[in-house]
Amino acid sequence: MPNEQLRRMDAFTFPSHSIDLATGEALFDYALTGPRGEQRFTEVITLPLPAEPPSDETVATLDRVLELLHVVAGVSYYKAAAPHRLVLPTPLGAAAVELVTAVYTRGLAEYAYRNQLPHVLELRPEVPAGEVTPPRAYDDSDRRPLSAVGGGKDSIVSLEALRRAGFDPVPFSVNPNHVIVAVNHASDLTPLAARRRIDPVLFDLNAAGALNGHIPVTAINSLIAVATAVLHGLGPVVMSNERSASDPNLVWNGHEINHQWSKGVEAEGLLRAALAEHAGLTEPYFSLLRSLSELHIARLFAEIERYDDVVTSCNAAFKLRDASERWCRNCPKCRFVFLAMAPFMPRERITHIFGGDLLADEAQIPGYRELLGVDGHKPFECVGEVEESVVALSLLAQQEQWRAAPVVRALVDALPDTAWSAAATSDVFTPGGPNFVPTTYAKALTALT
Ligand SMILES: CC(=O)N[C@H]1[C@@H](OP(=O)(O)OP(=O)(O)OC[C@H]2O[C@@H](n3ccc(=O)[nH]c3=O)[C@H](O)[C@@H]2O)O[C@H](CO)[C@@H](O)[C@@H]1O[C@H](C)C(=O)N[C@@H](C)C(=O)N[C@@H](CCC(=O)O)C(=O)O
Ligand SMILES: Nc1ncnc2c1ncn2[C@@H]1O[C@H](COP(=O)(O)OP(=O)(O)OP(=O)(O)O)[C@@H](O)[C@H]1O
Repeated sequence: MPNEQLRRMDAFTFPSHSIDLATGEALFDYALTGPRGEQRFTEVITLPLPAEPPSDETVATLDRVLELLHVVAGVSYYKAAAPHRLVLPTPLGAAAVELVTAVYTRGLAEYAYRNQLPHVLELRPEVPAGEVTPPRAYDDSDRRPLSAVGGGKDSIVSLEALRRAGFDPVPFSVNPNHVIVAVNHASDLTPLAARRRIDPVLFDLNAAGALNGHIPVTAINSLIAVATAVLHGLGPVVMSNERSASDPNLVWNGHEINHQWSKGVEAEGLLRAALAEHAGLTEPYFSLLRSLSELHIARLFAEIERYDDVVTSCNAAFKLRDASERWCRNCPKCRFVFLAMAPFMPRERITHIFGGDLLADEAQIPGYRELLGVDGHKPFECVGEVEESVVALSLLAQQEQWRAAPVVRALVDALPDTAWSAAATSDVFTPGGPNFVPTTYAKALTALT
């Protein structure tokens, strides 16, 4: 479909969805519609099947979760044209509508900013009139948790905290690549995996110049995880989203632009409320690491050595096409995670984990200046706050093994005196901020410290 036709699309709709419980394959249909025709898409998500067929009650709850997933996963296709109308397929309650509105506005905020599409931030879904039948209440909070594994340090910290506190977690991933497979293998736990196939038509449209940009992928992965937990009769989905994920990168036209919006505490609260209202799930989903800074999580990770050969936080390793083998060692996330881990481990160990020493490489200095707030704004990546980077640097400047490293020396010289005094009084190692961790799970973090 030519680009010019795509730009004339005026509505995004959700024609149908279904699941085949013999195969676990769910089909989610979408359509961009306009005066000169429509563009259809089908996303295929395959859930792992349980050993026993699910009960009718389980299937009814699963259907409710899939209704939410259908709508949320549409963002990938909506963004190819960004029409002004978002027409929902079925009536939804207030909490579900609030979630959907936020996913298509705040979740697409970076995309809207980069493509200069302010109307996306004001989008309001059209909800069909009608009553929503109340769901059956479904409380599985005492069952084994499903622990989402993304291959990076954060989910490893959660997995180990849950295990050491006796929760017997089940690792779970969407489209596990070789990194995630290796992390699961190192854990010695038996994982579950779901498959997600984006309609290849989207890649063709991208190649032809369709609108493109970042989407709130964690919201999609989270709902796939909840659907899997319901199907398998498991307990809450445990995420590893940290405190700083809630902080925006910048403000544009009065709107906060946050690359990590769907990892933030607002998205977590909205997802929990929508799942309670629409699917009757009482304790479906929370982030165990919500009250911790990235730097604090890096310190906890340093206590765990069994994943050193496999842990990979670099997003380049998780691309659908042309992925890097492990750390690319030249992106904001690699720079930040190296800086955050370095104060807490011997130089040989971190060099082994990354396959190189970023603080010995002067080419990294401009990127580190951004992380430290000397130049530009916080990069559009999953990186911690400027304050966390400054605290990490101040710790390195005090260590014999790092003090003379070329990048450390250059950055110490670049920082104003005020930054050091702020670092000295920082609370980055004090847990804080709102969180949804159930009291029964609060002990899990202390199991690591
Ligand atoms: C791996 C990655 O960071 N990808 C982002 C990148 O995509 P790129 O075009 O370079 O390659 P692919 O990942 O192979 O994707 C190809 C196209 O497919 C579309 N697409 C992909 C996944 C999806 O769920 N929906 C899609 O529509 C899209 O058109 C891709 O171009 O740049 C894209 C554009 O900015 C990003 O959308 C890709 O981000 C992925 C969705 C992704 O999985 N990213 C995570 C690693 C990520 O950024 N996580 C955030 C959490 C953000 C959140 O709120 O959830 C983080 O770690 O901070
Ligand atoms: N493929 C995936 N399947 C399921 N959950 C995922 C997947 N990728 C990421 N997640 C989860 O989404 C959340 C955000 O991912 P993120 O990439 O920030 O975390 P991570 O891989 O654990 O750590 P790091 O921040 O070091 O990369 C985490 O809870 C993570 O477990």
